[in-house]
Amino acid sequence: EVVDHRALMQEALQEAMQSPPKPSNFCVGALLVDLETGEVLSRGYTLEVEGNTHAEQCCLSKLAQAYDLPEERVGEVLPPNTAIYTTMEPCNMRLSGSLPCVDRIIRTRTKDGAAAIKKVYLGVKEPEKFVGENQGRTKLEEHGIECIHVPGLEGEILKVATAGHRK
Ligand SMILES: Nc1nc(=O)c(N)c(NC[C@H](O)[C@H](O)[C@H](O)COP(=O)(O)O)[nH]1
Ligand SMILES: [Zn+2]
Repeated sequence: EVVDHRALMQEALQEAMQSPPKPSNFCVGALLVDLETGEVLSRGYTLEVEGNTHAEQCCLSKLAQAYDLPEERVGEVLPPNTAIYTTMEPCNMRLSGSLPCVDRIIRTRTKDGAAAIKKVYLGVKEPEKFVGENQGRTKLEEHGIECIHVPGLEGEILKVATAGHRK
């Protein structure tokens, strides 16, 4: 296989480490990857883009910005076999009420209307600290988007994710 999932998840963790720790969210890192070539198309971490932004959201909006497109049209510039690697599974509900990343991923479509992001590689499930159990993976699978757990980095990912939380 062209891509090394563990190495890419490690790169996503490197992104998460750049996120400013806060008690009200998790520090997460994400990458958009062309699975045909292994090329990293975009990277992001929680709060990187101004506002109360999530890592996955930053990946999408930064790439859209590079093409002068709104985030919801970024699928038009994604290769057909794109994956998102995120250290924590995409949110399905946000206490702030902002659009969850599961919905952002699902709405990302190519020009012919197909899902642009075919796979979601995740490092850990979302801890039930802010919202109940995250049912996002079911919703993604219902939309034909495969969710795959990349094992091995759980400890480090959670340590970084909760850096801003009271011990
Ligand atoms: N996958 C993921 N990527 C992120 O970048 C991030 N911060 C979270 N965090 C999930 C958590 O459920 C929400 O951070 C809280 O529900 C608070 O919601 P806001 O973030 O303020 O909208 N999850
Ligand atoms: Zn999110």
